[in-house]
Amino acid sequence: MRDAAVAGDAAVVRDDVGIEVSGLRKRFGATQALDGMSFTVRPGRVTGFVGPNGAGKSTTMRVVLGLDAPDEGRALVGGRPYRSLRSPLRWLGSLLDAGALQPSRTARHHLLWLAHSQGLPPSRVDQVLEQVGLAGAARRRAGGFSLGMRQRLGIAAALLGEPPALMLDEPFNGLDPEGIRWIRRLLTSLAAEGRAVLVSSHLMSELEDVADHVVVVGRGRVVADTGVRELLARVSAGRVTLRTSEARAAAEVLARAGGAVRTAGPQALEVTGLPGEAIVARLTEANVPFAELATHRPTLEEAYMAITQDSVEYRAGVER
Ligand SMILES: Nc1ncnc2c1ncn2[C@@H]1O[C@H](COP(=O)(O)OP(=O)(O)OP(=O)(O)O)[C@@H](O)[C@H]1O
Repeated sequence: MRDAAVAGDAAVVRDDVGIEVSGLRKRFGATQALDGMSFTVRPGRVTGFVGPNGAGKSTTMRVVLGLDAPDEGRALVGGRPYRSLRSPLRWLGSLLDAGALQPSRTARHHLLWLAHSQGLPPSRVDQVLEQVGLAGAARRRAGGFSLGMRQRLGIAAALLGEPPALMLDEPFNGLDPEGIRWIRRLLTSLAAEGRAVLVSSHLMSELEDVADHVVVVGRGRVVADTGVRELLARVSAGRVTLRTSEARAAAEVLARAGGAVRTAGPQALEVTGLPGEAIVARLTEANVPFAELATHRPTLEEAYMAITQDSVEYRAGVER
């Protein structure tokens, strides 16, 4: 019955299909690639899957797709193992290795072949080619495509079955700045339609302005699983920079008011622990001249550094 619901021709995306990974363990020889990996990708938001090279992101995705068998644990799509789904592309669209293409096939034929194998109508092929901006290159051989075009073709394949869940491994790779903006907009709109979207990256900065939630991994396990807004709020220490010709006097006033002050240039100070309004009020009261007061908004990258720093300390703590 659930397959029938997905296969229906209504444009409505079903919004109850997530991806659930629980207690995955996987060893390759001496390498413990997954060491208790557990998280859930919920519908209606973009979940970033972030961690350094070798952290276990691709292996997790391969396990979700049934390409690698875990030693322990399980992975479910819409409550079922991917391999048990009748038309898997209608459930979960994925981009794993954009290079894995038959080079002599045209982009259109590649997608037609996929559509046919999944019982999808050929009309979907032209729709997705249009959607990813490859309509003009549809009849060119994929072997001659740039990496960016291959990424787009891989994303077209992922979108073919209008799946309620999507899983993309490093989709920003090889894309130019316009391509990166394009994919951010696409991912945001897919999540806004109610789809569950998992996107991996080894660079937190790539997920800025697109991820609603992040699962940070290291050494085969989850280090943090948190909303982006909560994460930024947690690391937002309220850093303010200002210029003043009387840096020494300003530093004294602000330190007395409870701020942590450090010199950030010949006539520049950086203050943490005091809101901008309090800095203005204290310096004005004390008649200390200042200019160019700037409140610093933390980036996702800084948040990531803070989390991974904590996890390094945590590991150091438990290993002793
Ligand atoms: N087929 C395999 N045989 C042996 N080791 C493997 C295999 N697949 C993965 N590994 C190892 O498992 C660990 C996790 O790799 P994985 O590719 O999942 O990490 P990742 O987070 O996706 O990193 P990357 O961004 O480099 O792809 C690495 O140490 C990797 O070398």
